[in-house]
Amino acid sequence: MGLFSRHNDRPSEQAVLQALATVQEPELGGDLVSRKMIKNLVIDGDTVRFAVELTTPACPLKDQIQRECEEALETIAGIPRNRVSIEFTAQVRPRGGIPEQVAIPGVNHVVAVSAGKGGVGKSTVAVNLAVALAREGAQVGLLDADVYGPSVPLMMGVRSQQPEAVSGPDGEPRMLPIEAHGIKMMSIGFLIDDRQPVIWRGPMVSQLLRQFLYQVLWAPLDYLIIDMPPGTGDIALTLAQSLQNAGLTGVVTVTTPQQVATADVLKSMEMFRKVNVPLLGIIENMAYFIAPDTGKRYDIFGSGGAARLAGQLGIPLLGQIPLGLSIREGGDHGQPAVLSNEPDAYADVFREVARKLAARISVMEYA
Ligand SMILES: Nc1ncnc2c1ncn2[C@@H]1O[C@H](COP(=O)(O)OP(=O)(O)OP(=O)(O)O)[C@@H](O)[C@H]1O
Repeated sequence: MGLFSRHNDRPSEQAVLQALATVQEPELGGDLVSRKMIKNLVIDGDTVRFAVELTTPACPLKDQIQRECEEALETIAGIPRNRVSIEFTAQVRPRGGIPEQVAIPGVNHVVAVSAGKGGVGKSTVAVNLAVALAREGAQVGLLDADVYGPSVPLMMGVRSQQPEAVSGPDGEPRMLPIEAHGIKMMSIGFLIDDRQPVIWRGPMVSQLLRQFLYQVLWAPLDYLIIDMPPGTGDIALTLAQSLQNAGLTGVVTVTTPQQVATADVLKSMEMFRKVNVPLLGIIENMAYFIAPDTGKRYDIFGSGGAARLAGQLGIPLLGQIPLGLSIREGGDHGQPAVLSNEPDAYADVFREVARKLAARISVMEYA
């Protein structure tokens, strides 16, 4: 049987699907048709329209998939590129694949961002990742659990806001998250006076975290990013354990090149491993500096350490973020660097890291 209907050169649905069945999902394996990723196929005269349903809107391989679909349709089904219209949609599958089993109803993935020590840029990375994922089209929340220095309100430009108490769908009291830059947020900083020193003990923090996880109207979310307190002390451990109970998808560790070889980073990873939290990857922050006048790269704090550590642990290095004035200024002014609409190397790095992280989560759920 020919690939085209007999009476005109209108392609048949079968021909289109045969061609698309030769296109592999680059990361998950299997072809697009048997993975049921082709949706809403319409043959309209000599034009073929369909959607490719991805596993995350932040898929790093959209361009590759588009190119390979167009190539297959052209070479196998004889449909020229200008007659093909592809739309990308996404359906993030909940952790474990079963919506009823996620610990926070309507929240598909909870991802912790941790660091072995303070000051490595953990909050900066958490904020930019959250905003990058939202800009890719994901529904994102950001929970600032860093009791030692809640910096999310400042970095997101919502410092003076107070969350509103409302009645939830079950009539119980709930908190409305604060919204900015397309994401929902909750922070310890919204509830305490940041000029007053607060002495937290593990049980108080885990109770507050439970309230933040279960009594904030987060849903629906694809990703809830948690900015963890740094280190491996009592509070970080208690939080890691209660997050594990809340169905944590995994943890990302932020390190700097100087920190990477220190015991703190390994201890922090070990802590998560002990409570059975998957390590999603390492992000190296302040990895290098590009001189704005000459464009020359300087590895101020050395290089290669994070890649080595990732190799030793068998987890991916999700990215290397340079030192950048706009990153620091963006943090201070509530305008995360990744929001830049201008061509911006710093924003691009954060976008790439966010896509890699989303892909890693997809691979965990779908492969
Ligand atoms: N890549 C970067 N380039 C320039 N400045 C950065 C970068 N990353 C972080 N900073 C700056 O470093 C300072 C510390 O960053 P941040 O608050 O994110 O660290 P942290 O690890 O969350 O610290 P803590 O755990 O103490 O809260 C901030 O002023 C931030 O703007």
